[in-house]
Amino acid sequence: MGEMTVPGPAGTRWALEAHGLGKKYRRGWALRDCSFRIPAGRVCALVGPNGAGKSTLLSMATRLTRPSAGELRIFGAPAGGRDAMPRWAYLAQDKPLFKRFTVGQTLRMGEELNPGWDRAVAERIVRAGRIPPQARVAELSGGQRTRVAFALAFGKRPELLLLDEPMADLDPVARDEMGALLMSEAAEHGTTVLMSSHLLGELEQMCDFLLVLDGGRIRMAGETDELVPMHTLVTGVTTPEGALPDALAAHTVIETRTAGRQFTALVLRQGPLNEEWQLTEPGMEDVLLGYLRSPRAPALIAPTAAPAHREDHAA
Ligand SMILES: Nc1ncnc2c1ncn2[C@@H]1O[C@H](COP(=O)(O)OP(=O)(O)OP(=O)(O)O)[C@@H](O)[C@H]1O
Repeated sequence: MGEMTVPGPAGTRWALEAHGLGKKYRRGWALRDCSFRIPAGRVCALVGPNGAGKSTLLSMATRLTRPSAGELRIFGAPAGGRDAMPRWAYLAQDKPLFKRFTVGQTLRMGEELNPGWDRAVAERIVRAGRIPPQARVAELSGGQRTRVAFALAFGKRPELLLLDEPMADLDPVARDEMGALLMSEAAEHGTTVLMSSHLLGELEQMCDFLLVLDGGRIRMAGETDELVPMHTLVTGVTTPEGALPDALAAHTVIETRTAGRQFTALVLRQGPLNEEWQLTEPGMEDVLLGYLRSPRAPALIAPTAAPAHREDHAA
């Protein structure tokens, strides 16, 4: 499916495009043969278990890590190149800030380093958290520090914002606030966001595009609205021997559970479903969990996320 050559909707710009992208460390491949694309303006969830390759992908976008194979492009320009550089901002997991700087000095540094700096946006984000500009970064709480890091990232006015577990160290209220801030800033400026997280419920509220990695490979990619409705949660009765009914084999069964004579299955539909079964529409979290719990289920790459062949790409 990764070889599909379905053209994107007319006028679509691709914020991120990977062709055969791979990264090999001494112990083996952290990311292997990844081909996908993310249209501009989406808020994309980057999901996968520990060690799946999420941080490796983000660090290749920022050229902190060089690919061992394939290529990665940001708005058509090679990642790490001069053309791509001003277009993205990266918020690393540990949100590195100079601890001895005040908040005001931190924002001034952002202004000096970035020609397209949007002072109003950066100051608004800090002000909304009631963080005094004269406070030192070292004195801030984790949530306040994250807010300042967000202000730095948004002040750059990036077209692509890369976030590595941005909410991990925040309390629930601060997470909620940061999520709302992220959504409103991204919507206002049409920013594309690629955000890694393990908080599936939160991603469900924020994201309209999915990129799922496992074992360094792509498990799922595409629009949430395209991928999730392809699935159904089926509940029914097993055979007297406790086996799943044969009719289920007409579909791609992602995950099954049985309790007594009852089974529940997450299926990728391949046609009409048996009307004797109880059918429920799954949410994004149900689908993600189903795939993550079933590493053998086939990868699902929706047409929007399947990159064009290199010839098309070069054209
Ligand atoms: N600098 C490195 N040197 C060697 N191996 C590395 C390095 N960075 C990552 N790896 C390995 O690459 C694989 C992918 O790691 P990565 O950090 O990208 O995963 P992740 O999906 O971000 O995980 P997590 O959810 O735990 O943050 C892991 O097996 C990891 O051990």
